[in-house]
Amino acid sequence: MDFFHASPNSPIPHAQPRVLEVRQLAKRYGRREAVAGISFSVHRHEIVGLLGPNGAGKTTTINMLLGVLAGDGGEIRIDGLDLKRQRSQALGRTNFAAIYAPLPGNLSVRQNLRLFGMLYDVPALETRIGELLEQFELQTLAETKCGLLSSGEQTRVSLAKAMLNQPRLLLLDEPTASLDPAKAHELRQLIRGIATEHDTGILWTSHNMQEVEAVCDRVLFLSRGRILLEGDPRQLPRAHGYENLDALFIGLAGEGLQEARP
Ligand SMILES: Nc1ncnc2c1ncn2[C@@H]1O[C@H](COP(=O)(O)OP(=O)(O)OP(=O)(O)O)[C@@H](O)[C@H]1O
Repeated sequence: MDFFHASPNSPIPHAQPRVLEVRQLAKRYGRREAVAGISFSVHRHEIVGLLGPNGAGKTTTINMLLGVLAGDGGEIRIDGLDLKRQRSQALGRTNFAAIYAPLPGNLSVRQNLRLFGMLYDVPALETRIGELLEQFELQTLAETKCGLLSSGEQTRVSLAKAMLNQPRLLLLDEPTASLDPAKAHELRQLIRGIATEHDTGILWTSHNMQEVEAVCDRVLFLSRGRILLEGDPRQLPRAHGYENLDALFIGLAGEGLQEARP
């Protein structure tokens, strides 16, 4: 099966403007090509899953999109703004939530939202904080220190923080990891709502293929720094002779490993 020729002209799922355009993005660590010249985009109201086995280059890609890691080549445009030349404007339209980036535990929910709101220069900050506390059902926890919250509550606060600046591009790294199935389901609905109701596009990494099938409009399969395959997670498995996304993932990871062998 030929997994290595993802169409460069995959159909655009809808005619919304692009919130993220990545062209020929590359990053090397010594002789290791962690990201090998990838190109993709994310549109408004779209949730795109960035999938791939351990070491595929997902975190390296996200770190370059966040501007915390310099690439060796390529171009990143966020809401039309070049990340290299218009860095602060581009990053002002981006936000991020990940379990490995918890908010300071000694600050209350409100203090954290205030701190990050000031960093993002959010106008009418107290009003915005009030809206977010309501939207993410955090009113009763507003004065509680974040370090005392449950995983599910902390995830909701991280998402509220990530929506402070009403980002055009929202990066979510395994947002439901560590949540029980009921809480994970609630959170997926909440995130789906963000993509539908706001002018936001979401890039979502996850190792949970059922979740990806349920939430993502489109997926990109990354392996050894390259995009192997791209498309609708509900159609891709059958199109390649697999029963579901889990089986396709295992097939792709295997093909990637075979290609890696001398
Ligand atoms: N700072 C670094 N120095 C050297 N090599 C690195 C560094 N960071 C990442 N790598 C290598 O780059 C490759 C891609 O790593 P990356 O963390 O982006 O993968 P990933 O897809 O996020 O994996 P996972 O699913 O395990 O988090 C791996 O081979 C990794 O060992």
